[in-house]
Amino acid sequence: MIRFEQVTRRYEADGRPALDDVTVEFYRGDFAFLIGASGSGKSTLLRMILREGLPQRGKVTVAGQNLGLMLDRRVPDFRRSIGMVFQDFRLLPDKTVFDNVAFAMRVLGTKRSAIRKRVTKVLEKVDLAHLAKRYPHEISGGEQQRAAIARAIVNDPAILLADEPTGNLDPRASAEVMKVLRWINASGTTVIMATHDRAIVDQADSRVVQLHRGRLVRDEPHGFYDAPEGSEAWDVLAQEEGESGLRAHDPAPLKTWMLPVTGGAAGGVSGSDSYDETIDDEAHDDETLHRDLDDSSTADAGTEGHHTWEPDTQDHHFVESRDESIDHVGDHPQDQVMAPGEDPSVLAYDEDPVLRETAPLDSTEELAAMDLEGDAVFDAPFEEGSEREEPIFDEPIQEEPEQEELLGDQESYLDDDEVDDVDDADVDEDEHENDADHEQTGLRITWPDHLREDAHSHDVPELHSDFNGTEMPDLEQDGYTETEDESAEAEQIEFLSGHPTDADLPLTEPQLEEPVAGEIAAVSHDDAPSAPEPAEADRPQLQQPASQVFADEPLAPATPPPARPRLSWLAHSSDAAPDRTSAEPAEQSAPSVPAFTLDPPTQEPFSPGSALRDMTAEPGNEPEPEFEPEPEPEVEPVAAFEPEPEPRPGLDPAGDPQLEFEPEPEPDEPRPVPKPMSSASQSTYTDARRTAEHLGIPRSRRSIMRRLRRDK
Ligand SMILES: Nc1ncnc2c1ncn2[C@@H]1O[C@H](COP(=O)(O)OP(=O)(O)OP(=O)(O)O)[C@@H](O)[C@H]1O
Repeated sequence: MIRFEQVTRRYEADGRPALDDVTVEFYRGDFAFLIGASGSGKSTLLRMILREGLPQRGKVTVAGQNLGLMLDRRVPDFRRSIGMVFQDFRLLPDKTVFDNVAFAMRVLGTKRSAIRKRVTKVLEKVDLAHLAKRYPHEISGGEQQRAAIARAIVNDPAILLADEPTGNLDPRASAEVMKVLRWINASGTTVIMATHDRAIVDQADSRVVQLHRGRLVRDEPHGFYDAPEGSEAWDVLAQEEGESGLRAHDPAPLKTWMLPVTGGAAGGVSGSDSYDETIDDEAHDDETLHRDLDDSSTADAGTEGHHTWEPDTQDHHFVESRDESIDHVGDHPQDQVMAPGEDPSVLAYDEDPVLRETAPLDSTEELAAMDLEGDAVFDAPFEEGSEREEPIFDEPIQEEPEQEELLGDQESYLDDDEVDDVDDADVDEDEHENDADHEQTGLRITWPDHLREDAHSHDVPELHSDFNGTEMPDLEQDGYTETEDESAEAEQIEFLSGHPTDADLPLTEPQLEEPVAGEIAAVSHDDAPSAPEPAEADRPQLQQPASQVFADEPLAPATPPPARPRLSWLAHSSDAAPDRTSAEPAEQSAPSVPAFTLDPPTQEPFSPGSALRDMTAEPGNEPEPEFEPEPEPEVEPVAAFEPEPEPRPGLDPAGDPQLEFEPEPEPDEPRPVPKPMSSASQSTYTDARRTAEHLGIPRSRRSIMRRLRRDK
């Protein structure tokens, strides 16, 4: 499904490759961990799957598509079949959980009722339905990450990439996120997760792919965080630990997958499909563990705050100093229910008001009372045929009043259905575009068909009003272009993405001198998968996601994990230094660099923005400025704003002297400089565009603005 063939990727022509001759394949239905020290190339690999950056050498193929040969305009469509989750969540801060998840669908122009239905369902799946109306800052980190996952899967992607999704989370939140990722994978989605979390890897019994300095040093179908002793990966881990001064296998962040009984959305319902069965099984296991732990919670409450603990010595990697005064896990028979490596803090869960507060809602009884079965639980709360569909929540989500109504705008004359029709028109447009794309690329996007079914044509009135009632510039008519606000947006985009986006980096051109290797002949679509469409009846929602289109590819062999003892690096390191001869001894012997220095840095620290600027500043690569920037007005008094423009209704609130208004140009005069967006609009727009890019949504600026107006 995803194939890297001898891929080398450099960010800088003379720098060390971020990926160095990597050959690896991920199969449909895989759950693979990507591990390796910081800077080993994990994020680069994930981003290359999204076609964010092309290899200088080698070939990346996803679903039969050679990404090096993919046309830029196909990329958004392609990315829509891939969900992405980041360590820092990247939710839109001024939107509720519901709206964050719904945003992708809104930008795509999905019918409002379909959005409500689908988002509600997905939020139920991640146990967040009860927090749908909260803003990101009003929920915990784990909940934010689950919201981000909900957003990533709302379009039912075939592949989910997760870049250290538990990196900012405590053990309990990590466990919840892992559980969600697990059953997303159980539903057929390929999941590739970059992580540093050894406990999560050790407990997962999943595939482990390890990178070191851009090279692939291990690929085990069922591995632990630690590589088999004596292997190359063992050596490099030892080396990494030596270089960083940290133990890559520090036991401190050991986390647990153990969860309290929450009876999540599907947990209390008798599902017949494997998806819900998976949850049932897990819920049952959790229940067993939880019951046992309840008994021991009092005894172990005293361990709170003590991190010096020694788990089961038989199967553990580390032997920490043992404080006999502490009530250790493993001292009591009932503790034996814990799997090795689990965090004893869970014992105090029921006593901890904060943890209890952040626990997922227990909706088991509520759902059981509905007497529902399987997936029907998600459809039932909507009364089919009723005039307006209401969501499942106890407190129904209050529709914010349509701003257009307040504005007396064209759309205010439309009732709800008509507004939906307006949305549908765009769906229709997109469908045609996408259909055309699919024919050419052989790709099939994963947008669920049931969300498109009512689409039909309709004339779309052009609206030119802001959500606040102020006039919005018609960006395209005004000559507003992508390059115009480049500098204004760059920082926000970099902040949100952590790296330059495809909008900023040339995707089809190799960024360095080395040419893209591989075929550069005419684009062939023959190797694209035939993508047989399963019958609608055979496609239960979410349980059988659109990744079925790759059904012709074999699933990864489900062989049981090989029995082998787990590595005990610390124990070994105390005995003898590991053999590092195979791992670049020259760098090993380099003198250690002090953490801080008063000397001015000789090199600018890396920043994606500066890298981008550097790249674009290369000879022959300078961007063509589309506009001559207007000279800054002198800091002179009043005269700066002469002539005084006529205040326009809605734009000049009480003649606020701090606001600057451009004079209206003469009607027949060409406009040399388009009207700038207000900073608020700019920020909202940038957030929206960023999200749209993440979600692979091909949308024009005007279209996004229209959605935003309607969304408000
Ligand atoms: N946009 C970029 N421009 C230049 N160099 C980059 C860029 N992104 C990453 N690198 C470099 O590429 C190498 C691999 O980085 P990458 O982010 O893939 O590592 P990683 O394994 O994901 O690290 P971490 O665990 O810290 O996220 C590093 O040396 C990094 O400095």
